[in-house]
Amino acid sequence: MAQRAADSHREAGAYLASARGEPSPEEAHLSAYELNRMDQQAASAALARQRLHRLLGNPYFARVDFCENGSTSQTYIGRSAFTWENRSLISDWRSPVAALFYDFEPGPASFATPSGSREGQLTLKRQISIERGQLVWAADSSSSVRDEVLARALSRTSDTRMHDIVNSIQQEQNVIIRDERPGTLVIQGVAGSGKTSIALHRIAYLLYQQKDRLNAQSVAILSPSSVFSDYISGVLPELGEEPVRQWSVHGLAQVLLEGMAKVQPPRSFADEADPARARRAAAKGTEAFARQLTQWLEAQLGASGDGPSLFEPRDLAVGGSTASADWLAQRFAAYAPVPFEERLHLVAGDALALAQGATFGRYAHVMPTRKELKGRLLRMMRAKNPLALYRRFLAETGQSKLLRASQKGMVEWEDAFPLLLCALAFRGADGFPAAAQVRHLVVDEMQDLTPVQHEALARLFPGSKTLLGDVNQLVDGRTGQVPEAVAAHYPDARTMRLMRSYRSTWEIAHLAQQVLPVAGLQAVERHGDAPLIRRCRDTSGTLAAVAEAVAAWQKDGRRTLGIICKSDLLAARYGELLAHDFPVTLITDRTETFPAGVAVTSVRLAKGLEFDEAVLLDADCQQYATEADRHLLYTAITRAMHRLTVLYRHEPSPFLPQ
Ligand SMILES: Nc1ncnc2c1ncn2[C@@H]1O[C@H](COP(=O)(O)OP(=O)(O)OP(=O)(O)O)[C@@H](O)[C@H]1O
Repeated sequence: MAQRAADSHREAGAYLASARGEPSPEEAHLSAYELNRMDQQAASAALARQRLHRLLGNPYFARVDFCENGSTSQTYIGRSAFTWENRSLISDWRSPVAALFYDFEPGPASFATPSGSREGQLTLKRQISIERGQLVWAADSSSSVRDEVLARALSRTSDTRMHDIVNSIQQEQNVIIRDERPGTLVIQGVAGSGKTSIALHRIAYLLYQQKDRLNAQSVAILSPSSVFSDYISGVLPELGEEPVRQWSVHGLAQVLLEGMAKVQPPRSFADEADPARARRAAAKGTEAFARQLTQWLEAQLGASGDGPSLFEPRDLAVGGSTASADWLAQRFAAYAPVPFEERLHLVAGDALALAQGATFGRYAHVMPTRKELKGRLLRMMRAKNPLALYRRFLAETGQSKLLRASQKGMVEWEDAFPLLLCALAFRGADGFPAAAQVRHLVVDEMQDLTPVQHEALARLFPGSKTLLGDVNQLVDGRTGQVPEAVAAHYPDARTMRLMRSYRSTWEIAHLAQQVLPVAGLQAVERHGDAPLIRRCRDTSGTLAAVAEAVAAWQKDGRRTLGIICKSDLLAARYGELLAHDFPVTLITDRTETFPAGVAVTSVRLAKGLEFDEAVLLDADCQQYATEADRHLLYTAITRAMHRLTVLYRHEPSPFLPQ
């Protein structure tokens, strides 16, 4: 069918090209319409073919037998459904019946259907591994088999792309994937608890369950960096879904502020050499700043007309009559709290109607357009654009020093989201088409967003949201946030927690626990080498120790090794030095693809990624000394799956075990 659709499309296209100018306009229009329709048909046939092709290699991974009122039905569960001659042979992992596999052990079980819950007995739960069309193994479920399946999945060599986990989703993860309640779901999970994997499976689940509401264009992921976006980009296609839109937080700010301001790139606090700039950034990262700004903006938008208002009208001549300043002020106040631009549009409409009513059309030839009138009203605003509004806020609250005079419309990174909140006061959420299309937003690494950023996201994306992150992995110098503080920025938010960590061996997870004890954390029982914590005398000693680790990694035939430094600057410096000895890729903010082989990067950019092995450089008492540094060290350690080397000079960081 895919081939047929492609052939007809080619023929129709060739006909249109050869008969250019000859068909009647109606025929040409119809042909173009037909071509478009064929195009869509061909695209969906190609998708179906891809799906079938994938199914052929790996058709299903589980079988469940369900006995209900004495009769037993068998269901095979796969990445997508397969029906032949009207008989369902394989059920999609997202279908209601698949919950039997994820949520139950043999015994009493139930699953939801549109006509109500079906109760019965799960008489068989079989896990099946098929690779390239060949059965590799199969086993009937017991807890030891479950652990075996998980252990196999976790002991694999890492890849430059994240993979789906459909055949080993754990029960506590399944609850989150299948939670369809509206509002915002905030997931706090310890490092390596599968948050990112779950968020992606949840997107696939919601796209499947809410087909009438959501499609790939109406779901977006906000991720910490471009390299992370690339790393996770394969999961949805593996699950048979089209990729969804992805933005980095900086990318989103740039898109939304287009035409208003340019935004400087974010800078890691670990690289900040300018204390004044660091103070400015810190002040804008507080809850107090967010509260002050949102309350001030609400007051401006809600001003009743009695108190001070941003709108300072003067009498306005409108085609032969005059709208008085008092009347304009009263109309402006009547539309509170409509955003300013729309409000001026409404007042302009009122003023025109008033003038037309008063002059009975006699002055039609000099009557201004509504747009012109709106322009004149805008000149009566004390702040005529979002940047001016932001300046005014800072001036009125005695914080003018927080805004550095912008050069060529460029604002500092920390001003981007306060500015967006001010822009929202002008335009409202509908004024940002890129955001308005999104009906479900996923925010990864939520802990890195400041309160102002959360406030802006809550307003820009009024649809449902999934936020995920780990408060212990703060890498911007702040500490001590709780997920409830994040949830408080979103109406209708609920919080869920994941306490089991899957990524790292028990030994690596244990070291992470010693660096930053997390109450209630459970590390999955998968054992490996104890982390190597090693003193190096100087830079050449460090380089030699890295070379040894790289040689061992090569010998083991693993795919990825991450060399993690505290800051971006250090990563760049070490990257240059190490490149003399072996091929390395430096990961920066501009890196678009997650590299195989040896990568050098900062903790900030390694966040969310994972490596077969990790080597931490300069984990000494100077680099990792404060509470904020402790979080950095914890984040760096938890990037390693199978082996970890920690190098330090002089004295080790006080957070490392003696
Ligand atoms: N149920 C599971 N079955 C198999 N692998 C899993 C499962 N859950 C998590 N993993 C694996 O654990 C690793 C960590 O997952 P993921 O990156 O989604 O966690 P995270 O909570 O987002 O991590 P972090 O916050 O530390 O970046 C991945 O390799 C993922 O495939």
